[in-house]
Order: sequence, then C-alpha cells, then structure tokens
Amino acid sequence: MTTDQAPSPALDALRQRIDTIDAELHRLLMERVRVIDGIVAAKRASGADGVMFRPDREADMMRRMVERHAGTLPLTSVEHIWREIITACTRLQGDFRVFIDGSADVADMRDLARFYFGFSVEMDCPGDASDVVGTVAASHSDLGLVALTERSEIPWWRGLGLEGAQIIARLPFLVAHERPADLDGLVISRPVPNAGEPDTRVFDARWTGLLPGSLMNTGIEVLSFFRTADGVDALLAASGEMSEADVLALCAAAGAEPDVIRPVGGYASPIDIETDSDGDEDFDTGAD
Ligand SMILES: C=C(O[C@@H]1C=C(C(=O)O)C=C[C@H]1O)C(=O)O
Repeated sequence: MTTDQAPSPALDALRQRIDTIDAELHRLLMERVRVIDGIVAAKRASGADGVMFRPDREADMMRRMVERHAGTLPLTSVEHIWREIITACTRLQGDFRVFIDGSADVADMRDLARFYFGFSVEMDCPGDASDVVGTVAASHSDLGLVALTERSEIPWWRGLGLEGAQIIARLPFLVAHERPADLDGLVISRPVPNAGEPDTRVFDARWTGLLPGSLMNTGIEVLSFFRTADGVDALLAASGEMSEADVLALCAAAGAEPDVIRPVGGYASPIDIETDSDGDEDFDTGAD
C-alpha cells in the first residue's frame, strides 16, 4: 500500500476541498451558459446572423486572463480550457464547422484546430488553402484555418475580400517560445457583424519586381508571399492605425509599387506571454 492510499485526514480534507471547487466550477459553467442564452436573444434582437464568433471580444477576455493569472498552472492550459468553453458557447448560438488547410502538416493543423475550437466541433479538409477560402466564402457561418508559411506555393489570399471570406484572427494568440499547438495560422470567416477595428489590418498586395528586404523595416510584416512570373503577390500586415494609402506609401518607399492593394481582414495582436513590457519573464507557459 502506498502512502497515497493510507488514510490521511489532511489528504481527505484537501480532496473534499477539490470536490467543492469542482462542483462550484461546474455550477458557474452552467450559469455561464444561462447568460449565453441571454446573449443569443440579444444578438437575434439586433438582427445578428451568420458568424457568431466575436474575435475582438475574445481577445479582450484573453488579455485580462493573462493579466490576472498567477501560480503554477500553465497559462496555455488556462487558455485551452477557455477556448473549449468559448467555442462550446459559440456553438450554442449557431453551429459551424472548421475547414482546415490540407497543405499543412496534418497533425499540427489538427492540434491547432482542436486547441482553439475544441474536440466536439466538426472538422473537414476541402483541399488546400484556396479551397478553404472558397468553402468558407460559400458558407453561412463556418470557419477556416489556414497555415501561414513565409513563402507560399499559391497566392491563396486572392480569394479573400471584405464582403466574403476574410481574416479574423491570428494564431497562436498567446505567443511563447514553446507552447502546445504552435503552428502559425490565420482564422478565416465571413464578415463578423458589428466587428470593432482590428489591431492589425491585412492586405493583399501585388507588384512587379522583387520583394525588398527593407519592407520589413517599415513596420509592415510580410505574412506570406508568392512569386509570380514577373513579381510578387504578398499578404501584408500593418498596424490598424495605418490607412491603405499609408501602406501603399511605405511599400513605394521600400521599392515595391503595388498595382493592387486590397484589405482582406485583420486581427487582434497576439500577446507575448514570455516577455511583458518590462522585458521580464513573468508567465509560466508550461514550457521546459
Ligand atoms: C458570448 C458571445 O459570443 C461568443 C462567445 C463568447 C464567450 O463564450 O464568452 C465570446 C465571444 C463570442 O465569440 C458574445 O458575443 O459575447
């Protein structure tokens, strides 16, 4: 018999405390769902239909979670628990599927989808990233998950647009050197009703010539690019405070003169949980 099985009043008392906490957590979860019922009614009354995810609200919730977190429970475990809760609560408002990009590593892509959208959501793989974009654009409220690679085999973002499928989130949202489900990806959906201004805007930009290295020094991030016969198709991310004209001017100053620049969505800025604004390592991510 191990010590653990030996009668110990102290251990019994602690387990009773865990049981009480679990019952309270469960009670609070059920109470949360009753509040969601009210949110469903309020959204219906305001005419909201289609995509029920509200990425800007979720980003705020996650930021507050990071701020209040303390102790040894890895922050990414808390994140995962909340992702399961939020997705379950969103599905109660209207069901949806997640279409995943078949050109990425299957295991990494499934991990990413399961981490953010839980284990009960239906997943499907219609093909490559372009197929995901097309399938989401033709859907009522489904989501797409596309892997971000620096150099893309296809300019899959050409099918995006603010009226159809667009970028609504960037993953992982909590950034750490080592974390579970760490594939870089973008979430795609049809327009989110009453969406706020994103921290970062994303553009489809095309120009003739090379990709100037100095573009990255302008504050613009090249999320991905595709080389055409005589130029570049790029997916560019810029601060939400920059206008389309600002982005165009920065590109031109760096030596790329886009003849096409189109907004294709945006996202809440991911949070680096290893380095706070002072540069201190503050959060336990569960990494070795
Ligand atoms: C509850 C809402 O809908 C969704 C579910 C959320 C949740 O469970 O907390 C948060 C944002 C939305 O993605 C909402 O819009 O507030």
